[in-house]
Amino acid sequence: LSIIIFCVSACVDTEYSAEKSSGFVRVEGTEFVLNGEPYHYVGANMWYGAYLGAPQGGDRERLLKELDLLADKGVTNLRVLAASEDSTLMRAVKPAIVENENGDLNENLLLGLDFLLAEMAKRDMKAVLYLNNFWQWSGGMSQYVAWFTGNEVLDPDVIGKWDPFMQNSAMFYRLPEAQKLYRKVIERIVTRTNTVTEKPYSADPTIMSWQLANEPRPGSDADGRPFYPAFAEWVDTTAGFIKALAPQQLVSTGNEGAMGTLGDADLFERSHASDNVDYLTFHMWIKNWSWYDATQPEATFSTAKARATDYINTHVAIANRLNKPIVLEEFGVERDGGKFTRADSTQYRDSFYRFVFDAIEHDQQAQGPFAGSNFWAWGGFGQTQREDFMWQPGDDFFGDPPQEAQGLNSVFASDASTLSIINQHYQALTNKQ
Ligand SMILES: O=C1NC[C@H](CO)[C@@H](O)[C@@H]1O
Repeated sequence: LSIIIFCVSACVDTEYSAEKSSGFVRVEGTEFVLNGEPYHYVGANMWYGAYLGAPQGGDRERLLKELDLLADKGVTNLRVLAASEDSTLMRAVKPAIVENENGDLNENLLLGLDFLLAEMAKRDMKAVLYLNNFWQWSGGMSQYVAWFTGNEVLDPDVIGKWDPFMQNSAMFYRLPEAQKLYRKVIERIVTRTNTVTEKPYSADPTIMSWQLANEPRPGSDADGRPFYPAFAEWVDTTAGFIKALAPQQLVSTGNEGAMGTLGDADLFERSHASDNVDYLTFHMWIKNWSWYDATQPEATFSTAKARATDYINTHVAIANRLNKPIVLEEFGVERDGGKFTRADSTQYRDSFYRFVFDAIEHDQQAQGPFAGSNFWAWGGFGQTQREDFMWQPGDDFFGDPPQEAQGLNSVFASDASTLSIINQHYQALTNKQ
């Protein structure tokens, strides 16, 4: 019997190791290392990956088509929402993974995450999974605040103001009950066993990094500075909590860089010096930050690129000082004229993607810390019939979350010029010319 048991376990291991052709991404100084080689990647944001993979209400056939096309273009890293909160926020995605303040989780959506990770593993893709959101489109920190203050949720799409919303979201870091629930949710997701692969998430090399949240900020630029210490403490202790649960995987914050840290690069650097933060993230939004105006491209694109160059250089310098890799894990720009449909051109988007990729390739040639990027965002085969282009429950998912027009920043499967630029970048990064 022991001989039979030995053979069965050996056979299973062989099958398992054969399927697990890719190891864990590790950090060595300013480099990612994968299977002993430097790891550079072009990735995408696909916040809705778990939603597409869900057995109820998902679209697994579409998900497989999306993953095949992305893999074919050399996109090997996907940044995905791994926790959303049920909320009355007008533009929050429904349903949500965290169903209530008791921390009950939506098993159907987690089965979707299982399926997504299993299919990504087959394509040697890596996942960055964020476990909360500073913004309203998935419930996020402001929903936690509503749960544990008993206050009405402060909805930016209702009050039309961002500063009070951001200050309210940032209360999350200072609410012990909210942090207790957040850690309960983190523990349940990070220690989940994938029902498809039967592999514990924390032992799955498909998951490159756990991320504290999407774009966590200390508060509003105007009034958030008094709360910076609580934010920095939260980063360090929460990242440490996750590292203890998943020591083989990386931890990152999901922060935007200086623009997501009260506009202060020094505060970004200080909050990311924690040994529990394995690599740096930054985001770059030339339109959101009013550097670029899609309705006046000739007048604004050059200065936008100059500001983007400064922003990149500032953050690469911080990565060198902290001796950590850095990833531009969100960047994007609208279609020409700020339009939303596949029929609308993408001349300036393509030019901006090429600009970003050139900066990354240049840094790679100089053995710098700029390890990769994830464009925002993959819309693929998503379709909408909404005249206002705004998502409603049951609609297709786009790269644009529900608070934004479906098509705003989405790259579609039919965007051949953009996909060609992405693929050329992949080839340059991996010398597969
Ligand atoms: O994380 C984010 N950053 C910018 C995106 C585009 O505006 C936005 O949809 C998302 O909340």
